[in-house]
Amino acid sequence: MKVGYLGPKATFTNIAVNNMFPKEEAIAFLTIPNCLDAVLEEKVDVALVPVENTLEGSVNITLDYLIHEVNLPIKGEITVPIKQHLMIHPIHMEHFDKMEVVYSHSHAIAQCHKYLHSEWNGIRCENTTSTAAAAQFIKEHPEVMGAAIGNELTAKEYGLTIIKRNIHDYDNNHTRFLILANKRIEFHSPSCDLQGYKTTMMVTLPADRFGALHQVLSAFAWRKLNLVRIESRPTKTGLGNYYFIIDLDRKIDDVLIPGAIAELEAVGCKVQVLGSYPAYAIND
Ligand SMILES: O=C(O)C(=O)Cc1ccccc1
Repeated sequence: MKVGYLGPKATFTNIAVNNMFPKEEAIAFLTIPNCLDAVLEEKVDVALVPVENTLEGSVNITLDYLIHEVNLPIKGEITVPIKQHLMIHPIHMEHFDKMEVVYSHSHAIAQCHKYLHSEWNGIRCENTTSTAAAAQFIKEHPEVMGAAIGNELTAKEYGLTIIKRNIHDYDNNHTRFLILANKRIEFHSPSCDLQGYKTTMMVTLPADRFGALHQVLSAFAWRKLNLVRIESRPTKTGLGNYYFIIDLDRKIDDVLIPGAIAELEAVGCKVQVLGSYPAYAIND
């Protein structure tokens, strides 16, 4: 099986793939949309992409691409602990305090805001397509007085020297990755534990009706269906128009969830189930 992931080699997404699909062929793509397109174009069987981080929240491009561009069911999720390190090209070790710019994925930079503010106040931050893309850039441009933020595997892969470990601002830093595919996926990973099941749905409210969101929530509440996440994203049709992405902490069944969906549709909502799937986490 071929697994597409947000690359290049040694991203956090690559770590998620190594844990979830240790025996499969991993194929790197430069962007999240490229990973998802690759499934539709049958270049890969499955894609792994980041969707949510403890410190920074949703990865909007993942949600938006799934909502607006590709119709791909969610087959699973994997949660990965995230530790961010500051790394430089080894030729700059003698004068690492002269760094002028920090490169990384926007989420990685956001996870280290407090550290950058206090230790590198005012330093220029440049976004890259991934943490490993930042490290690769630093490796290939020794003339740049720059540092990258990324994980330990990244530092090894690109031959960079870590000058400060664990620079993420809060300890409980985790990222959830979605596993998307058009076919049935088997999971048997010794390094991941099954945490439970989830059902994700996208709900569009009827236009401009008072209490509509309350009606949505009450359809779940009186059935004792537990929402573990609710996220809004613009429909892109006008200011104030949003989709709600809702995660429930259980598998889809024949009665309760279909009942809630029927109730939502009866009050004028549109509902699309994006997936009902197992949730894994890397075991500690
Ligand atoms: O850039 C990476 O390494 C990714 O896999 C995306 C990401 C960025 C920051 C935290 C978690 C995942």
